[in-house]
Formats: sequence, C-alpha cells, structure tokens
Amino acid sequence: MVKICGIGAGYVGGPTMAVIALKCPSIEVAVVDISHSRISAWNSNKLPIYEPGLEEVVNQCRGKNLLFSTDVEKHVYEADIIFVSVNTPTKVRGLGAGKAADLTYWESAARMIADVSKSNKIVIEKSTVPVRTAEAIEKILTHNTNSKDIKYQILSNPEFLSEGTAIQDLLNPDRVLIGGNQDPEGIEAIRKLKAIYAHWVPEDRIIATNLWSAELSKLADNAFLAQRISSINAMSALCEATGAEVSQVSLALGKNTKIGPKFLNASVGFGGSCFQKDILNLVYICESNGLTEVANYWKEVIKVNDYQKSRFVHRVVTSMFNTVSGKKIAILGFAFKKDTSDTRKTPAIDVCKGLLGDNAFLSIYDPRVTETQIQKDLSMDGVEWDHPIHLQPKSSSVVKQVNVVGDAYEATRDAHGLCILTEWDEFKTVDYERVYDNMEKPAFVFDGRNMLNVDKLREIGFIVYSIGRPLDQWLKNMKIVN
Ligand SMILES: NC(=O)C1=CN([C@@H]2O[C@H](COP(=O)(O)OP(=O)(O)OC[C@H]3O[C@@H](n4cnc5c(N)ncnc54)[C@H](O)[C@@H]3O)[C@@H](O)[C@H]2O)C=CC1
Ligand SMILES: O=C(O)[C@H]1O[C@H](OP(=O)(O)OP(=O)(O)OC[C@H]2O[C@@H](n3ccc(=O)[nH]c3=O)[C@H](O)[C@@H]2O)[C@H](O)[C@@H](O)[C@@H]1O
Repeated sequence: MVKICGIGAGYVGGPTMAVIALKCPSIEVAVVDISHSRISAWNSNKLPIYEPGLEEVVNQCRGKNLLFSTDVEKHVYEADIIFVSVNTPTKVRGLGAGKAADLTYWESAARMIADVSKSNKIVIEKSTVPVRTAEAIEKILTHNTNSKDIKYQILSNPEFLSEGTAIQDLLNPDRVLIGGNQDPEGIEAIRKLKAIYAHWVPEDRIIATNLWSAELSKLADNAFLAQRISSINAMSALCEATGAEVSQVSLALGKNTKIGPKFLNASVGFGGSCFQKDILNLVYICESNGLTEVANYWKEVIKVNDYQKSRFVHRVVTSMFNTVSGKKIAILGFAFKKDTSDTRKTPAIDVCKGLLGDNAFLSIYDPRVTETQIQKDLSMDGVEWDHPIHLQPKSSSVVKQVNVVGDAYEATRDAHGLCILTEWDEFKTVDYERVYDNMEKPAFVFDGRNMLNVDKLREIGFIVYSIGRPLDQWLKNMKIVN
C-alpha cells in the first residue's frame, strides 16, 4: 500500500490530504504538524478551519485511510511520497525583509526529512515557494550525511484552491500542475504523482512541466488574479468621479471573451494570506534578477490595493463631518472573504485600524471569526498577521475601543454608520428597516463589497456609499481629503 505523508495541517495541507484520502481508498494518508492544538482539533468534532464540505470529507476518511498526528518523524520515515504544505510567509527581518518568502518552516521540514529517511522518497512542494526553491531543497536533502544512499525526487505541485471553496476546487480542479526534473527519474516521479490525481482528475487537466515553470506559474497565477482586482478597483475610483457604475463596467468587460467574467468584483480591497505575500515575493525575485521595471509593475498592484482600503476609510470619515471620534461604527464581516474563518491580511484589519486611528468605537460582528482572533489582529503589527494563530505570540493587548458582538442588530444599535467588509450571505437578509430605526441619524451605510441593494437602503433613509457606484448628493458634497 502506497503511504503518503502530508507535512503541515493548515488551510492547504488539511483539505488537500483529506481529498486525496477520499479519492484514493487504497492509499494511506497521514497528515502531520508540529502544532499539537491544530492536530487535536483535526481529531475532534470541531475542525481547526472552517471550509464548506470539509467536515463531511474528513468524517468519511478519518480512522480509515486518513489520520492526523504530531508524530512527524514516524510518518515521514514510513512514507513513499511526502507533500510539504507548510507556511511560507513574508520574511519579517534580515535580508529581503518585508518582501522575500520566509523559508524557515520549509527548510526545517526538509532537514527533518533528511534526518529521518531510510528509503527513497518523492518530496512534493505544495507550499507556494520562490522559483528555484527545489534546487535549495535538493541541496538540503542530499548533503545530509545520513542520506548518502537515499534517492530523492523533488516535484513542484502548487495548489490553486481558494478558501471558502477549497473542497469544490480540489474535487474539480481547472488543472493540476506537476513540475519535475526532465531526466528519466524525474519523469518517473511525475508519472507516479499523475497516477494519484488520475483517480479523479481527467488526464487532460494534469499538466507536466519543468520544475521552474511550475514554481513560477503559481506566483504568476496569483499575481494575475490580484492584478485583475486592482485593475477593477482602480476603475471604481474613476467611476465614483464620473458617474459611471463599476458593476456595469465589469459586466461589459466580462462579456468580452478575451477578458472573461470572473474576478472583476470591485471591493474594499483583496485580502488573504497569499496575494500580497506572493506578489511581494515575485517583486523580490525580479529585483534580485536586476529587473527593476518588472518589479515596479507588480508593486503597483499592491499599491492600488492599499489605496483602495485607505480611500474607503477616508470616505467614511469625510462623510461623517470629517470625524468619527467617539462615534460608534458597526463593522459587519471581518474575514477576508465569505465562507472562511481566515483573517490573514483581511482588508478589515486596515480599515478598522484606520477608523480606530480617528478614535472611532467599533462594534464588530462576523459569523465565523472569534473575538480572540479579531483582538489579536487589531493589536498586532503588519507582517505577524501572516503567521498562523498558534505560531503568534501568546499575549497581545486588547484594543479597548473594540467590541465584538453576536449579531448584526447588536452591532448596529446606536451606531452612526455601518461598514460591510465581508460579503457573508446573511448580510443580505438583515432587516435594514429595523437596523435604521435603531441607529443614530443621519445613518450611513458603507458597502465595501457592493452586495446590498442601494436603492432600497436609500428609500429607507440611509446615506449609502457603495464602491464605484454613483454617489449620494450628501457624499458628493463631502469632498475626500487625502
Ligand atoms: N491558504 C490558501 O488558500 C493557499 C495557500 N497556499 C500555500 O500553501 C502553503 C500553506 O498555506 P496554509 O495552509 O494557508 O498555511 P497554514 O499556516 O494554515 O498551515 C501551515 C501549517 O504548517 C505547519 N508547520 C510549519 N512548519 C512545520 C514543520 N516543520 N513540520 C510540520 N508542520 C509544520 C504549521 O504549524 C501550520 O499548521 C503556503 O505556502 C501558501 O502560500 C497555496 C494555495 C492556497
Ligand atoms: O494561493 C492562494 O492562496 C490562493 O489565493 C487565491 O485564493 P484565496 O486567497 O483563498 O481567495 P480569493 O477568492 O482569490 O479571494 C482573495 C481576495 O480577493 C477578493 N476579491 C476576489 C475576487 C474579486 O472579484 N474581487 C475581490 O475583491 C476577495 O474578497 C478576497 O479578499 C486564489 O484565488 C487561488 O487560486 C490561490 O490558490
């Protein structure tokens, strides 16, 4: 029986390994992690991450051909194939700090593999890594004195799932990308990995390339996706200035088959653990190769994203007579997108910090994010948000101007304004007449996700700001001061 070990039981490692176990009953899959709390959660009824459909998959396989363990060395020793899905956050200090990928976790996983292995292994890069990482990994694996007679094949098999739809994406991927050495051993390793995916993925969707193309394609993929969002967000600012309507512009663009309809929703900005980190990583690689113009091109995608978040904060503050000091503002949604509990790099952090900077009182409601997580996110400095909660420092101070509450009605009671920062479906069905009645007047809605019916809200009496849509007379009169 083929044995697989997945190192890293996070947003990628957990769901990916669970789906392999589901689709390949003849393969034994062990998912290992250094975090005891994460592994015990995977072994409990309350999984450590929220992802629609994940619980069902785990329940079907756990205890059969899927197990979760902290005994990393044992399972690595026993495995034929090792998927490494550890985190690769942005480096916090040292050379390339603030841009380069921090490969500490990857390196320690590779050293451990070299230390404990006694048989040949296929080692798979599932994490997103800088192009040419496989070269460094190979050096670590083969220069270990214990592993003289052991042969390693390194493959790049980047993951393209999105949080919130991870299980669907894994069950029905657009493509599976496998990069490997182009010699007979490399081609044989690619064949073995292809055979695993072939249990459920049609062959024409499994693409084999050389190692560097696969590694770079993942960074390029995220950069292209983020670039679309920054492009439409840049257009949203121009829409507000001219009376054009961004959703109509998106519709028109999306009907062009050369452009396509997806990823054209203007928003308060993109978030998540990967877009910013991977673009910064790409920027760093370009700079290291002397490609300044290319680096600057991709940097702009992040700059527009930061501009979009600060534009939103300015809109809130200026429309409320240029100050939110002492005012209660309701924040509906904190996760970086709907259907996930993940808050890494969520635009809500920057927006809330901006409002707190102007002395607002925030009342925050998110259906899936805990109070502890929100307080942590709002009390920490930039790059630490990239790291999973259990790898973050234990004590962080509580932000006193922040109250985390249990529903949208409580959040908005006596508030001067409400901001929608995540597009949770339940925010569509809130009784906004009731909300309006219980708010201070004038009552404002700032829809950072363009999900609410603006005309209905205006009929109720709200002053409404919706990204990239024609402005209320009120907002037109309140010029943004940057
Ligand atoms: N989150 C996402 O949607 C996607 C993430 N990726 C990439 O996948 C990688 C993992 O991302 P996430 O799953 O979100 O990260 P995560 O932080 O949720 O999970 C990583 C896990 O690895 C564990 N770990 C770190 N070092 C370890 C070691 N030496 N031995 C055993 N376990 C170790 C950590 O404790 C953590 O639980 C990153 O490179 C990311 O860029 C790729 C596609 C999608
Ligand atoms: O490497 C990764 O981590 C993954 O990053 C993204 O997936 P994810 O970050 O989970 O979520 P997305 O659906 O891409 O959303 C990212 C952010 O962009 C925002 N977004 C998305 C689409 C859009 O039209 N507008 C928009 O503002 C979302 O609200 C969210 O804040 C990519 O979509 C995945 O292909 C990739 O595998």
